[in-house]
Amino acid sequence: MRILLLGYGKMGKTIERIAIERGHSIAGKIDVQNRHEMDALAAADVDVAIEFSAPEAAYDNITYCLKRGWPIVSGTTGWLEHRSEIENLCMQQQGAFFYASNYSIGVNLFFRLNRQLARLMKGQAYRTSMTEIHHIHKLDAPSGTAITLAEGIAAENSSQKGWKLAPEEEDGFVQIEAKRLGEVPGTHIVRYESEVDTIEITHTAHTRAGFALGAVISAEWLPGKTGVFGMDDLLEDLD
Ligand SMILES: NC(=O)C1=CN([C@@H]2O[C@H](COP(=O)(O)OP(=O)(O)OC[C@H]3O[C@@H](n4cnc5c(N)ncnc54)[C@H](O)[C@@H]3O)[C@@H](O)[C@H]2O)C=CC1
Ligand SMILES: O=C(O)C1=N[C@H](C(=O)O)C[C@H](O)C1
Repeated sequence: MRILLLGYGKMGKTIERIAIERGHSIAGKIDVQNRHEMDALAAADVDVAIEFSAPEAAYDNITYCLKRGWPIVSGTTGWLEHRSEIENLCMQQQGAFFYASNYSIGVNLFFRLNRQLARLMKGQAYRTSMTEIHHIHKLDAPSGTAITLAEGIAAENSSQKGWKLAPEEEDGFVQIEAKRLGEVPGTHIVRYESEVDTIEITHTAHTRAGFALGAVISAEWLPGKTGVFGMDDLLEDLD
């Protein structure tokens, strides 16, 4: 496949390496300074776009691809207040849009574990909180992954209404502490605390390769489909 990379930073470069290892070619590497190069590409030059850019750039990038008729896989976090607009545009254009706050297969198994644990903890007298740890360059907080984890807990337990970013705290909301340390690729801890004990589950990414591989597999899966998709759709197909 010919893959257009939108955002050529840490993730764009890791995705490029893995895509080439899997036999794909790169149709273009677009970043802030060469966005005009996208206009020179013919629709048929691109089989799929993979977008890992910045919170303020994702909406325009995804919109551009949908209007060009290019299936698009996006992993950028921190822009989801515009998600329903993008989903509507995708339907209008009869396009293909794939989004995940985290493309790592391990994290997606962790999402399932998180929901199972939330079911078990329903009705128990524990305080629920989370810590996410990322590198100091990260622009958004809390992480998209932490938000997905909090949404998973709320979906399983109606006494949890959402999340608050620490130091804000409110009963019925999962408090998320966001730490920024060195070059940490991404660590997420979900915690239940009572007077007598603590239960924690942790996912630790050792490198970005897991995120990048998941994004490339999603890009291999998406072309030829119409609609809005996520990791559950992909994993169901792979199961
Ligand atoms: N869903 C997932 O599995 C993962 C998501 N991410 C998210 O992906 C995004 C990118 O992460 P990194 O690559 O680590 O960041 P990065 O800062 O290393 O790279 C982002 C690149 O996008 C470029 N960019 C900014 N505005 C742009 C625009 N308008 N058009 C094209 N390029 C533009 C920047 O110049 C930069 O080179 C972040 O939002 C991060 O949270 C990161 C890792 C995994
Ligand atoms: O910015 C990052 O690096 C990461 N961002 C994603 C998020 O916000 O959840 C995924 C991963 O944790 C790395």
